Amino acid sequence: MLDRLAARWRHLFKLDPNRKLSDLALKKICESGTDAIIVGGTDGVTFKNTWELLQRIKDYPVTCVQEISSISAVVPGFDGYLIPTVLNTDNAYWIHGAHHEAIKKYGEFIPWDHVVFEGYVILNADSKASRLTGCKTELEEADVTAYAHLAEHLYRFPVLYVEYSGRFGDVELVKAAGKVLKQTRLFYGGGISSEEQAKTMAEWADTVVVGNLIYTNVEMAIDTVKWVKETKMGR
Ligand SMILES: CC(C)=CCC/C(C)=C/CC/C(C)=C/CC/C(C)=C/CC/C(C)=C/CC/C(C)=C/CC/C(C)=C/COP(=O)(O)OP(=O)(O)O
Ligand SMILES: O=P(O)(O)OC[C@@H](O)CO
Ligand SMILES: [Mg+2]
Repeated sequence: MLDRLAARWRHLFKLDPNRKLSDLALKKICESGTDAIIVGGTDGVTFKNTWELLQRIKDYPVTCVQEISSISAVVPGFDGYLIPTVLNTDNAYWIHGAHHEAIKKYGEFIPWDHVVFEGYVILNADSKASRLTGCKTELEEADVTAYAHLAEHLYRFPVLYVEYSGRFGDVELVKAAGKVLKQTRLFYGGGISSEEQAKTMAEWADTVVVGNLIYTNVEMAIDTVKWVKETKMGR
């Protein structure tokens, strides 16, 4: 069951199939001691570039999951599948419309034991994911904690993902979301590019996701694994 595995994840790397990464950098990422690698992104993700990246990662024993953002880029062979659903949008397509379409298409082929749903709250208005899905990003602490309750009690999602893709987020909002969650795990992702930032978010989020830094400073990206893992949770 993927949700049991995900319950132990502390650090994740997110690799974008639409970006170039050398074999050496990929080796370092796969052998870094991260708990798993997510393959996904918002734009330019295709069956071909996702499949090719999976083949390269498969040379290593690290767990590798696909975060599905496009119905046409679902690739068999991953250890599991993360399915985002956006909570802070009014556009039903990104809440469950795309999901309905995908379930109609893949039906009995869906390996449900290897699927984990993630309730996303996207807070960087400039990110591609926010622009695509029409997110309402001007949120107060009470809005974010209400979404956290929705994720846990209405939807019973195993994961709430506070997403700042591309920029470092507001720790007070992350802390507030974490404090109300009991069963649902809190993922944080966005803009981590220093030891202090990694440790700050690792104190309040169960799982910290590092993406862009892989492409700008792979050595520092590797260091985030130890920075996150040596940080004690503050809640
Ligand atoms: C055959 C086989 C193996 C079948 C299994 C397939 C399977 C598991 C099907 C399950 C059915 C299902 C429910 C599928 C979901 C379909 C789907 C397309 C859902 C919509 C997902 C969604 C809300 C996408 C919107 C964008 C988003 C939230 C993406 C998440 C990733 C993300 C935020 C990336 C980084 O952001 P970005 O802004 O792109 O950052 P960069 O600028 O750095 O790129
Ligand atoms: O790329 P960055 O900004 O590190 O964000 C990581 C991840 O949350 C993106 O979906
Ligand atoms: Mg992208």
